[in-house]
Amino acid sequence: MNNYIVETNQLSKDFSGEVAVNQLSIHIRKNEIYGFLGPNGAGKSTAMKMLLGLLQPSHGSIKLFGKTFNSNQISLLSNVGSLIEEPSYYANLTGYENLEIIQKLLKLPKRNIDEVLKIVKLFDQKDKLVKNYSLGMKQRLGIALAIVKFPKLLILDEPTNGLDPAGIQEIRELIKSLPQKYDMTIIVSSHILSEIEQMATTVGIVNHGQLLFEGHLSDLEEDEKYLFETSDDVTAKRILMFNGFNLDDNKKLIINDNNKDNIATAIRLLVENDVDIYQVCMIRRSLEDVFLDMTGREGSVL
Ligand SMILES: Nc1ncnc2c1ncn2[C@@H]1O[C@H](COP(=O)(O)OP(=O)(O)OP(=O)(O)O)[C@@H](O)[C@H]1O
Repeated sequence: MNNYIVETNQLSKDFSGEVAVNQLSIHIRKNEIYGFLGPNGAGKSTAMKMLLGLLQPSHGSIKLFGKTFNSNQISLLSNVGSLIEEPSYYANLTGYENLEIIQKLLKLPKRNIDEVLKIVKLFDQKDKLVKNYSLGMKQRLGIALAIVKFPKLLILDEPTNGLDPAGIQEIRELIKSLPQKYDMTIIVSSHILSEIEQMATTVGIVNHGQLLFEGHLSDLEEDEKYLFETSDDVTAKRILMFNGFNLDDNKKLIINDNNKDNIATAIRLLVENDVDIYQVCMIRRSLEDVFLDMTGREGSVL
């Protein structure tokens, strides 16, 4: 039996016939930080809203904590915290008072307020009015509001959007500290590969509503290849192919092999056949290139 905290099966959503999420099947294990990665408009927010019961799926199903989630199963959401788009708070109240409203509403222990204020590093600013908070502090308060009930599943939609590099790092470190310390599973969306790379244990890459990849980012990293520049690439390719080398389907001469002995053999073969070698260099597509080739280069920010 699997122990997925979130599992969707062919989850789909269309708005007046326009598909926003297309047969999405994702699998999120306990205590993972699952990075939901994709360019703007890929369908991340729509998928997250369906996980929270804020949008009704057009097709497909959702399981939360191993149980089918639908409109009759709203009780499952008592274990889910979320921050979707802008955090909602009362600007004319203090950080503490904002948290107190939720604490009273959900009948949580009062000590949770101080605890989350310390987790998000707002304890010293708890008596300041939220309208006087910086953007980063407001975002941290948004996370505090999402975790004040210490949910088992936390859903964060682009939590670092609009923050400066220091603010981004603070939120990232905060998110990374939660699963082990507080037994949480986290889904965090972003359109920025490097951010997800530094935070997530597993990623789901989406574009045009479809899941293109699910797994570890390291699985997307490519092996090295060797680019040759010779006096006669056509003859060189013929010789190498005849001798069983795996060449890239490319105008340039690229050997798809990262074994140094094999590359030495290729060099010897070409020299023995009177092909001059001007240059041999190792090449590898970066993770950014792999991601951009998957999702399309327009509109992406890395
Ligand atoms: N309520 C809605 N009505 C109509 N179309 C919508 C609605 N919500 C989202 N969409 C469309 O669904 C698609 C996916 O949008 P969504 O916000 O889920 O993407 P996203 O990956 O979260 O991107 P972003 O980071 O820009 O929010 C987009 O084409 C968007 O215009």
